Amino acid sequence: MSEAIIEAEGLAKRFGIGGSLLTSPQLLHAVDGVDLTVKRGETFAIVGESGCGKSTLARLLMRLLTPTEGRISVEGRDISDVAGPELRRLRRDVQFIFQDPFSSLNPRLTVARLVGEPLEMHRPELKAADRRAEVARLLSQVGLRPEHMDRYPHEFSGGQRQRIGIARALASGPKVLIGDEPVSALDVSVQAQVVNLLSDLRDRLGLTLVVIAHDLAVIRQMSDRVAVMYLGRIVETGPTDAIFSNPRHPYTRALLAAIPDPEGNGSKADLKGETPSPMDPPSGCHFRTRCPHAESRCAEIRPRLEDGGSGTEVACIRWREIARDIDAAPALRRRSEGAEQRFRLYREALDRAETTTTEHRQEVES
Ligand SMILES: Nc1ncnc2c1ncn2[C@@H]1O[C@H](COP(=O)(O)OP(=O)(O)OP(=O)(O)O)[C@@H](O)[C@H]1O
Repeated sequence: MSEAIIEAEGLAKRFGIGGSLLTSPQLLHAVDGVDLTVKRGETFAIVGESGCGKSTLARLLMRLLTPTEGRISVEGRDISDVAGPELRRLRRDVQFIFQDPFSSLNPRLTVARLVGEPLEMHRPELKAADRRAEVARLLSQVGLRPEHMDRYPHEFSGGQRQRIGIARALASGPKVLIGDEPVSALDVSVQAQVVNLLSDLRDRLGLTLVVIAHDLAVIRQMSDRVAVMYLGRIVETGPTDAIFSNPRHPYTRALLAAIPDPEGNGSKADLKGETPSPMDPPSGCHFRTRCPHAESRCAEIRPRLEDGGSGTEVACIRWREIARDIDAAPALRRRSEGAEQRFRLYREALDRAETTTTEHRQEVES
């Protein structure tokens, strides 16, 4: 097993909402006791519906937010409350790729400035000419033409802008890249190129990737391991293949079952009602109010991650009984056919785009 690069234990973030001189604020439990390990060199994905706490977790991992409780370490260094030079070192080692390549780049700066800025901060010893040369190298590393460095962001397409964002993130020589929905603002064909670029950079530069996405096809394609989040907690985690081929947690099963096939057929039957408010999460298992398998003890016991087989961990006190029921009723299993088709089509789109990326790089490097 490869070495851990990021570890989190009992991580929680609560936001105070409202409140006045006379009343205390209500607490919103955005991340609620998360344990996770990201291994060096892997692509680790965090998936879940909108509002489940993915972005908050990512921001905690790179200490853009301070945890309310718990511990985070990067390469064995506790970063839970670092500040000053230690925080600057963390910023160099762990970089962020933003979702929206249209709003995350300052439109008034040239690409040379945008990519040069982090170089100035993290490598102040570089002279201006060397900095330009380094910007050129970073641009070709992400498949952009170095001679375009004096252009402005609006002169580039969405995919190219995302590449500029990636070059900017690479400027400090990071060990970890965290992407918050790094491709969701792009068209599928462009998405595929950026997915391939990130995987390629990971292999060539020995990076570790943490990717947040709500699209399971992106996760299926990109990641080695995945953590499924629901209402601030990880409900299931493990190797991507194992989780997608044999999900244990009722929520993971429901997410997969809900993916429509190309004719638009998907099943929401496993997901009752709406997600409860993170200001008033259910007792015991957070998922129990929407779970078709819940029983009264689910309200009393907080499920902890336990061995779910095939290297996976699952937080559901009933998962063994549920798996047995599903084995006895294969029709339940067939519901994720839509997911299988969707993943296959996405894979084909990526295969087509791979050639484009390789050709593009050769063109840039020649
Ligand atoms: N700064 C904040 N102050 C108050 N509440 C916040 C803050 N940031 C996030 N939240 C709340 O925390 C919960 C988790 O939000 P978060 O953005 O982490 O979820 P997410 O899974 O990334 O969702 P999305 O995919 O929509 O971005 C949400 O209820 C959100 O409204």
